[in-house]
Amino acid sequence: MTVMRLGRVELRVLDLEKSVEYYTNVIGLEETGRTQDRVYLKAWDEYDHHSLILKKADSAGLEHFAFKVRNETDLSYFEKKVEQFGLTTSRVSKNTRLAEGQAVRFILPTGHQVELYYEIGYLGTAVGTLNPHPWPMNAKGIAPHRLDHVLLTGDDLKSVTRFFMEVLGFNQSEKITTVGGEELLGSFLFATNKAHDLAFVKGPDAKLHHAAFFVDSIHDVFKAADLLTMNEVPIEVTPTRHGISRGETIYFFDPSGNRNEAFANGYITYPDFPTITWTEDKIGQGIFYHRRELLESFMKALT
Ligand SMILES: O=C/C=C/C=C(\O)C(=O)O
Ligand SMILES: [Fe+2]
Repeated sequence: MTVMRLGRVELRVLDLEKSVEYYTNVIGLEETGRTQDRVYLKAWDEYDHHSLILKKADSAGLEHFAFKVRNETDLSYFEKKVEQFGLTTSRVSKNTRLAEGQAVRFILPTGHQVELYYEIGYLGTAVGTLNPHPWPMNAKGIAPHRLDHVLLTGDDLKSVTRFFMEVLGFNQSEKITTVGGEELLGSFLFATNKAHDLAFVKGPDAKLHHAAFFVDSIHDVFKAADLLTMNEVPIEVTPTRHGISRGETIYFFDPSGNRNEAFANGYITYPDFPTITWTEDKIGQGIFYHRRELLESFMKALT
Protein backbone atom coordinates (compact mmCIF):
# COMPACT_ATOMS: atom_id res chain seq x y z
CA MET A 1 0.00 0.00 0.00
CA THR A 2 1.19 3.49 -0.79
CA VAL A 3 0.04 7.09 -0.54
CA MET A 4 -1.50 8.62 -3.69
CA ARG A 5 0.54 11.76 -4.14
CA LEU A 6 2.13 14.85 -2.71
CA GLY A 7 -1.08 16.81 -2.19
CA ARG A 8 -0.01 20.08 -0.66
CA VAL A 9 2.88 22.18 0.51
CA GLU A 10 2.56 25.03 2.98
CA LEU A 11 5.25 27.68 2.60
CA ARG A 12 6.02 30.42 5.07
CA VAL A 13 6.30 33.79 3.35
CA LEU A 14 7.27 37.21 4.64
CA ASP A 15 4.87 39.39 2.67
CA LEU A 16 1.58 37.72 1.82
CA GLU A 17 0.49 40.16 -0.92
CA LYS A 18 3.84 40.16 -2.71
CA SER A 19 3.89 36.37 -2.58
CA VAL A 20 0.35 36.00 -3.91
CA GLU A 21 1.19 38.38 -6.74
CA TYR A 22 4.26 36.23 -7.59
CA TYR A 23 2.56 32.82 -7.29
CA THR A 24 -0.48 33.92 -9.31
CA ASN A 25 1.06 36.14 -12.02
CA VAL A 26 4.55 34.68 -12.47
CA ILE A 27 4.05 31.02 -11.57
CA GLY A 28 0.45 31.23 -12.76
CA LEU A 29 -1.39 29.47 -9.95
CA GLU A 30 -4.99 30.29 -9.17
CA GLU A 31 -6.02 31.74 -5.81
CA THR A 32 -8.82 29.56 -4.43
CA GLY A 33 -9.34 30.97 -0.96
CA ARG A 34 -7.93 33.06 1.83
CA THR A 35 -8.16 33.64 5.55
CA GLN A 36 -6.40 36.28 7.58
CA ASP A 37 -2.90 34.78 7.48
CA ARG A 38 -3.13 32.20 4.68
CA VAL A 39 -3.76 32.16 0.95
CA TYR A 40 -4.68 28.94 -0.87
CA LEU A 41 -3.71 28.21 -4.47
CA LYS A 42 -3.84 25.47 -7.08
CA ALA A 43 -2.33 24.83 -10.49
CA TRP A 44 -4.72 24.81 -13.47
CA ASP A 45 -4.56 21.02 -13.98
CA GLU A 46 -5.26 20.15 -10.34
CA TYR A 47 -8.78 19.24 -9.24
CA ASP A 48 -8.57 19.65 -5.47
CA HIS A 49 -9.10 22.95 -3.65
CA HIS A 50 -5.41 23.71 -3.18
CA SER A 51 -1.91 22.32 -3.48
CA LEU A 52 -0.03 25.35 -2.16
CA ILE A 53 -0.71 27.33 0.98
CA LEU A 54 1.15 30.57 1.65
CA LYS A 55 1.31 31.40 5.33
CA LYS A 56 2.40 34.81 6.57
CA ALA A 57 5.38 34.41 8.92
CA ASP A 58 8.55 36.09 10.17
CA SER A 59 10.84 33.64 8.39
CA ALA A 60 10.59 31.78 5.09
CA GLY A 61 10.53 27.98 4.83
CA LEU A 62 8.36 24.91 4.82
CA GLU A 63 5.50 24.92 7.35
CA HIS A 64 4.32 21.44 6.39
CA PHE A 65 3.76 19.16 3.41
CA ALA A 66 1.14 16.48 3.03
CA PHE A 67 0.34 13.32 1.11
CA LYS A 68 -3.16 12.44 0.01
CA VAL A 69 -4.37 8.90 0.73
CA ARG A 70 -7.49 7.19 -0.62
CA ASN A 71 -9.87 7.08 2.34
CA GLU A 72 -10.29 6.85 6.12
CA THR A 73 -9.32 3.15 6.11
CA ASP A 74 -5.96 3.97 4.54
CA LEU A 75 -5.50 7.00 6.80
CA SER A 76 -5.97 4.84 9.94
CA TYR A 77 -3.75 2.12 8.47
CA PHE A 78 -0.88 4.55 7.86
CA GLU A 79 -1.48 6.25 11.22
CA LYS A 80 -0.86 2.92 12.97
CA LYS A 81 2.22 2.20 10.87
CA VAL A 82 3.70 5.63 11.59
CA GLU A 83 3.18 4.97 15.31
CA GLN A 84 4.72 1.49 15.02
CA PHE A 85 7.79 3.05 13.39
CA GLY A 86 8.14 5.10 16.57
CA LEU A 87 6.89 8.53 15.56
CA THR A 88 4.20 10.29 17.58
CA THR A 89 1.08 11.20 15.63
CA SER A 90 -1.74 13.62 16.28
CA ARG A 91 -5.02 14.26 14.48
CA VAL A 92 -5.56 17.69 12.96
CA SER A 93 -9.29 18.39 13.01
CA LYS A 94 -11.42 19.16 9.98
CA ASN A 95 -11.40 22.80 8.84
CA THR A 96 -8.25 23.70 10.78
CA ARG A 97 -7.32 25.08 7.37
CA LEU A 98 -9.72 26.02 4.59
CA ALA A 99 -11.47 23.16 2.72
CA GLU A 100 -9.47 20.47 4.51
CA GLY A 101 -10.73 17.37 6.30
CA GLN A 102 -8.99 15.58 9.14
CA ALA A 103 -5.28 14.89 8.87
CA VAL A 104 -2.73 12.75 10.66
CA ARG A 105 0.31 14.81 11.63
CA PHE A 106 3.83 13.76 12.66
CA ILE A 107 7.43 14.96 12.56
CA LEU A 108 10.01 13.18 10.39
CA PRO A 109 13.43 12.07 11.71
CA THR A 110 14.71 15.09 9.71
CA GLY A 111 12.44 17.48 11.66
CA HIS A 112 9.96 18.23 8.87
CA GLN A 113 6.22 18.40 9.63
CA VAL A 114 4.18 15.98 7.53
CA GLU A 115 0.46 15.28 7.25
CA LEU A 116 -1.62 12.54 5.64
CA TYR A 117 -5.20 13.31 4.60
CA TYR A 118 -7.90 12.16 2.24
CA GLU A 119 -10.61 14.83 2.46
CA ILE A 120 -10.29 18.15 0.68
CA GLY A 121 -12.68 20.37 -1.25
CA TYR A 122 -13.06 19.65 -4.97
CA LEU A 123 -12.98 22.50 -7.47
CA GLY A 124 -12.25 20.81 -10.79
CA THR A 125 -10.42 22.59 -13.58
CA ALA A 126 -11.27 25.25 -16.16
CA VAL A 127 -11.14 22.69 -18.98
CA GLY A 128 -13.38 20.28 -17.09
CA THR A 129 -13.77 16.54 -17.52
CA LEU A 130 -16.18 16.46 -20.47
CA ASN A 131 -14.61 16.77 -23.93
CA PRO A 132 -11.90 18.98 -22.44
CA HIS A 133 -9.58 21.33 -24.27
CA PRO A 134 -5.89 20.54 -23.62
CA TRP A 135 -5.22 23.72 -21.64
CA PRO A 136 -7.23 26.69 -20.41
CA MET A 137 -7.22 29.75 -22.66
CA ASN A 138 -6.72 32.03 -19.66
CA ALA A 139 -3.50 30.30 -18.53
CA LYS A 140 -1.08 32.81 -16.99
CA GLY A 141 2.67 32.90 -16.34
CA ILE A 142 4.64 29.65 -16.21
CA ALA A 143 1.30 27.83 -15.82
CA PRO A 144 2.56 24.49 -14.46
CA HIS A 145 0.24 21.50 -14.56
CA ARG A 146 0.75 20.72 -10.90
CA LEU A 147 2.92 20.66 -7.84
CA ASP A 148 5.56 18.01 -8.57
CA HIS A 149 7.94 17.40 -5.65
CA VAL A 150 9.79 18.90 -2.72
CA LEU A 151 13.47 18.50 -1.95
CA LEU A 152 14.42 18.83 1.72
CA THR A 153 17.62 18.73 3.70
CA GLY A 154 18.32 16.67 6.78
CA ASP A 155 20.96 14.74 8.65
CA ASP A 156 19.66 11.20 9.09
CA LEU A 157 18.85 10.30 5.49
CA LYS A 158 19.01 6.56 6.24
CA SER A 159 16.18 6.72 8.78
CA VAL A 160 14.00 9.06 6.76
CA THR A 161 14.43 6.84 3.67
CA ARG A 162 13.58 3.74 5.70
CA PHE A 163 10.52 5.54 7.07
CA PHE A 164 9.13 6.42 3.64
CA MET A 165 9.87 2.97 2.21
CA GLU A 166 8.70 0.83 5.14
CA VAL A 167 5.80 2.93 6.40
CA LEU A 168 4.39 4.85 3.43
CA GLY A 169 5.28 2.40 0.64
CA PHE A 170 7.69 4.61 -1.30
CA ASN A 171 10.49 3.27 -3.49
CA GLN A 172 13.88 4.84 -4.02
CA SER A 173 14.63 5.87 -7.62
CA GLU A 174 18.08 7.34 -7.00
CA LYS A 175 20.60 7.89 -4.27
CA ILE A 176 23.80 9.88 -3.86
CA THR A 177 26.57 8.22 -1.86
CA THR A 178 30.21 8.75 -0.97
CA VAL A 179 32.53 7.12 -3.53
CA GLY A 180 32.95 4.01 -1.38
CA GLY A 181 29.21 3.86 -0.74
CA GLU A 182 29.52 4.13 3.04
CA GLU A 183 27.44 7.30 3.50
CA LEU A 184 24.07 8.33 2.07
CA LEU A 185 24.16 11.94 0.84
CA GLY A 186 20.95 12.07 -1.17
CA SER A 187 17.77 10.02 -1.47
CA PHE A 188 15.09 10.35 -4.18
CA LEU A 189 11.77 8.67 -3.42
CA PHE A 190 8.60 7.97 -5.39
CA ALA A 191 5.09 6.85 -4.46
CA THR A 192 3.64 7.33 -7.96
CA ASN A 193 5.19 6.56 -11.35
CA LYS A 194 7.19 9.80 -11.37
CA ALA A 195 10.98 10.00 -11.05
CA HIS A 196 10.46 11.39 -7.55
CA ASP A 197 7.71 12.79 -5.36
CA LEU A 198 10.05 13.70 -2.53
CA ALA A 199 13.80 13.91 -2.09
CA PHE A 200 16.34 14.59 0.62
CA VAL A 201 19.92 15.77 0.47
CA LYS A 202 22.37 15.87 3.35
CA GLY A 203 22.21 19.17 5.23
CA PRO A 204 20.65 20.91 8.21
CA ASP A 205 17.43 19.39 9.57
CA ALA A 206 13.95 20.78 8.90
CA LYS A 207 14.99 22.91 5.92
CA LEU A 208 13.49 23.32 2.46
CA HIS A 209 15.77 23.16 -0.57
CA HIS A 210 13.05 23.65 -3.18
CA ALA A 211 9.44 23.10 -4.19
CA ALA A 212 9.01 22.06 -7.83
CA PHE A 213 6.17 22.60 -10.27
CA PHE A 214 5.66 20.42 -13.33
CA VAL A 215 5.70 21.74 -16.90
CA ASP A 216 5.63 19.66 -20.09
CA SER A 217 8.86 20.32 -21.92
CA ILE A 218 12.24 22.02 -22.16
CA HIS A 219 10.43 24.67 -24.22
CA ASP A 220 8.24 25.45 -21.20
CA VAL A 221 11.33 25.58 -19.00
CA PHE A 222 12.92 28.01 -21.44
CA LYS A 223 9.78 30.11 -21.57
CA ALA A 224 9.72 30.10 -17.76
CA ALA A 225 13.22 31.64 -17.88
CA ASP A 226 11.93 34.38 -20.20
CA LEU A 227 8.99 35.10 -17.90
CA LEU A 228 11.25 35.21 -14.85
CA THR A 229 13.48 37.79 -16.52
CA MET A 230 10.46 39.83 -17.68
CA ASN A 231 9.30 39.87 -14.06
CA GLU A 232 12.79 40.47 -12.59
CA VAL A 233 12.68 37.28 -10.53
CA PRO A 234 16.12 36.07 -9.38
CA ILE A 235 17.16 33.00 -11.39
CA GLU A 236 19.72 30.74 -9.71
CA VAL A 237 20.25 28.18 -12.47
CA THR A 238 19.22 28.83 -16.09
CA PRO A 239 17.58 25.99 -18.09
CA THR A 240 19.55 22.75 -18.03
CA ARG A 241 19.15 19.01 -17.52
CA HIS A 242 19.39 16.93 -14.36
CA GLY A 243 21.43 13.71 -14.55
CA ILE A 244 19.28 12.58 -11.63
CA SER A 245 15.73 12.00 -12.98
CA ARG A 246 16.78 13.19 -16.50
CA GLY A 247 14.36 16.07 -15.97
CA GLU A 248 14.75 19.51 -17.51
CA THR A 249 14.98 22.27 -14.98
CA ILE A 250 15.32 25.89 -13.94
CA TYR A 251 15.74 27.14 -10.34
CA PHE A 252 14.65 30.53 -9.07
CA PHE A 253 13.47 32.20 -5.86
CA ASP A 254 10.11 33.42 -4.60
CA PRO A 255 9.95 36.88 -2.95
CA SER A 256 10.75 35.35 0.49
CA GLY A 257 13.78 33.39 -0.75
CA ASN A 258 12.07 29.99 -0.99
CA ARG A 259 13.62 28.20 -3.95
CA ASN A 260 11.27 27.07 -6.72
CA GLU A 261 11.93 24.77 -9.65
CA ALA A 262 10.07 24.39 -12.93
CA PHE A 263 10.65 20.75 -13.80
CA ALA A 264 9.80 18.98 -17.07
CA ASN A 265 9.77 15.36 -18.12
CA GLY A 266 12.05 12.97 -16.26
CA TYR A 267 11.68 9.23 -16.69
CA ILE A 268 8.74 7.29 -15.30
CA THR A 269 9.06 4.59 -12.65
CA TYR A 270 7.35 1.35 -11.67
CA PRO A 271 7.53 -0.46 -8.32
CA ASP A 272 10.37 -2.64 -9.71
CA PHE A 273 12.52 0.35 -10.76
CA PRO A 274 16.10 -0.33 -9.66
CA THR A 275 17.78 2.36 -7.55
CA ILE A 276 20.27 4.43 -9.56
CA THR A 277 23.41 5.46 -7.68
CA TRP A 278 25.38 8.68 -8.14
CA THR A 279 28.72 8.82 -6.39
CA GLU A 280 29.85 12.05 -4.75
CA ASP A 281 32.65 12.57 -7.32
CA LYS A 282 30.02 12.74 -10.11
CA ILE A 283 27.46 14.77 -8.19
CA GLY A 284 28.03 17.92 -10.28
CA GLN A 285 26.97 15.99 -13.38
CA GLY A 286 24.16 14.28 -11.47
CA ILE A 287 22.53 17.56 -10.58
CA PHE A 288 23.58 19.85 -13.47
CA TYR A 289 24.29 17.51 -16.35
CA HIS A 290 25.82 20.14 -18.66
CA ARG A 291 27.71 22.40 -16.26
CA ARG A 292 29.01 19.36 -14.33
CA GLU A 293 29.70 21.28 -11.16
CA LEU A 294 27.67 22.48 -8.21
CA LEU A 295 27.00 26.11 -7.42
CA GLU A 296 27.85 27.37 -3.96
CA SER A 297 24.42 29.01 -3.56
CA PHE A 298 22.73 25.74 -4.47
CA MET A 299 24.12 24.00 -1.41
CA LYS A 300 23.83 27.02 0.91
CA ALA A 301 20.55 28.81 0.15
CA LEU A 302 17.95 26.96 2.25
CA THR A 303 14.81 28.21 3.93
O1 LIG B 1 20.82 18.30 -4.63
C1 LIG B 1 19.84 18.53 -5.31
C2 LIG B 1 19.34 17.67 -6.35
C3 LIG B 1 18.35 18.15 -7.11
C4 LIG B 1 17.63 17.38 -8.09
C5 LIG B 1 16.37 17.81 -8.44
O2 LIG B 1 15.90 18.96 -7.99
C6 LIG B 1 15.46 17.07 -9.29
O3 LIG B 1 15.82 16.03 -9.86
O4 LIG B 1 14.33 17.55 -9.41
FE1 LIG C 1 13.82 19.09 -8.02
